[in-house]
Amino acid sequence: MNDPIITINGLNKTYKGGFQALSHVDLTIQRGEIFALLGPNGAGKTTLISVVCGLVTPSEGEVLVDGYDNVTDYRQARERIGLVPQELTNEAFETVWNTVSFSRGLFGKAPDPAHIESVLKSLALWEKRDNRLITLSGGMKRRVLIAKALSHEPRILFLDEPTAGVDVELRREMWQVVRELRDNGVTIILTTHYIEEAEEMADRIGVINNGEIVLVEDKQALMRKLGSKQLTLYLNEPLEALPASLDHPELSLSAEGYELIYTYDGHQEEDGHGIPTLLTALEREGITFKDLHTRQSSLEDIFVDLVRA
Ligand SMILES: Nc1ncnc2c1ncn2[C@@H]1O[C@H](COP(=O)(O)OP(=O)(O)OP(=O)(O)O)[C@@H](O)[C@H]1O
Repeated sequence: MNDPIITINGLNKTYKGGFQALSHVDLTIQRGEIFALLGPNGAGKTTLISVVCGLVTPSEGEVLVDGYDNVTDYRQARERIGLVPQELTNEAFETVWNTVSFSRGLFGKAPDPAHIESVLKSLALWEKRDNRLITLSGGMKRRVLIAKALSHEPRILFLDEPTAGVDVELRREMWQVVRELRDNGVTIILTTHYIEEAEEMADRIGVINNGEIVLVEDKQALMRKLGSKQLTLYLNEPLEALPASLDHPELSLSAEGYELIYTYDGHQEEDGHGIPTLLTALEREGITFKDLHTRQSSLEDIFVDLVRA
């Protein structure tokens, strides 16, 4: 897949006062993907989104949105983007319908009640169209933010921390909404510091730390490449030490010799050190076990390793 919808080249951002929030950011977002930008607090996620959306001026670099430079062709670039901010702004007494219709008007688009209707229906807000925002639940308010961002028919949707501080049920509901949008052809870029969210949602994951993109990778490939697995064998008889034939850095003993732990990442098989080899060696040594357990390292382990580095 190589059909970029956003191309970011050499972006630097130094805020007044000298703080460098973005450093040499190069990033390409592919049409139709869900891209999760993962990073700890203060890493530069919101700054990066704000630069792409034209809300913050970069110190250096360029951003192309569907081929349009977001400075020299600002309007063309901006109208392709919907931005869902973290917080609802103060239109508490306005109705859902008016709020969403007004947002469309801000982009200079002619009114299109049929489009607003379809957006509200797709977000399960149609029944609430005449309600004032103040009367809505937290989940509905979040969906109104998405409806506003979709009111002008953007092809790209930025979601800044879409589920920060919401409960598990609502988080799942939001994920479903986002998936449906992607299925309808909208490219999604979301920022999060919830690893689970990136793991659950993303096609690709970018990790940002101290204003630098430290990794961009297909999620599955990332899990395969950096993830490791652990096999624990619960032995019938404890071992004081590993026999010479099993003395290998990937093998260790714990629980006073009752557990044999094998850490592997898929490369061992090629080197002739895989699980079948291990089991044959155990049999040869007369070591028996009563149970086993495997565990795969999660994106969380990978992420913690990356931002600690
Ligand atoms: N207007 C500003 N002036 C000066 N510094 C700023 C400004 N906006 C943000 N920063 C700093 O830039 C850094 C990155 O902030 P940013 O909001 O982009 O991070 P973030 O990754 O979105 O964090 P969070 O997850 O907490 O929202 C932070 O150290 C922040 O204090």
